[in-house]
Amino acid sequence: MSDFRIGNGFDVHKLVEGRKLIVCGVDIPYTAGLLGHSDADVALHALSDSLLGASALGDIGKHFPDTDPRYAGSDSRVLLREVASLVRNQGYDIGNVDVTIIAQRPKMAPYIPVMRQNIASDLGLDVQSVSVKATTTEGLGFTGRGEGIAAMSTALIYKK
Ligand SMILES: Nc1ccn([C@@H]2O[C@H](COP(=O)(O)O)[C@@H](O)[C@H]2O)c(=O)n1
Ligand SMILES: C[C@@]1(CO)OP(=O)(O)OP(=O)(O)OC[C@H]1O
Repeated sequence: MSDFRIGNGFDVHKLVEGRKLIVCGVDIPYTAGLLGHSDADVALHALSDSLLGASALGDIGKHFPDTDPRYAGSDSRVLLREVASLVRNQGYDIGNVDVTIIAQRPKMAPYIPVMRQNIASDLGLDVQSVSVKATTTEGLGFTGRGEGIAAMSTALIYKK
């Protein structure tokens, strides 16, 4: 019997003019980008937190504090790879991950294949084990008004 564990992650970043919009490592052309200490890749932050949650290792704010200048402007794919190492150092393998991006605009669908490839590469997974989805909130709430983007993630890890 394997030791299976699951974790969830959630993150929100504000959309502002003059910043790049980076989601799952993809630089998406848009009129605004996400604000943060790092590249503000909201989806990779939710994913990282789900992996850390599954292994009860805290969250990315604990491992990469936003008060630490070393992480200013950091590439969230680098942080995700560090998170994967932390999980594997606890003796776990990563099973599958499922990420949902909550954004009224822009349309994420054209970028989803590359997003899945990026995550699969960073986590050392087959792309079939990586799901990325997007949804609007039908114009409702802060995401619906285009004030920010949210993301949530579930991750499964296991010990053989
Ligand atoms: N930012 C987004 C939001 C949604 N999509 C895709 O559009 C479909 C319809 O979205 P609803 O919120 O109306 O269900 C959804 O299934 C997504 O595939 C998107 O690409 N980018
Ligand atoms: C990623 C980190 C890195 O300093 O900074 P932010 O871009 O501010 O992102 P957040 O989701 O607030 O998580 C905290 C930090 O770990």
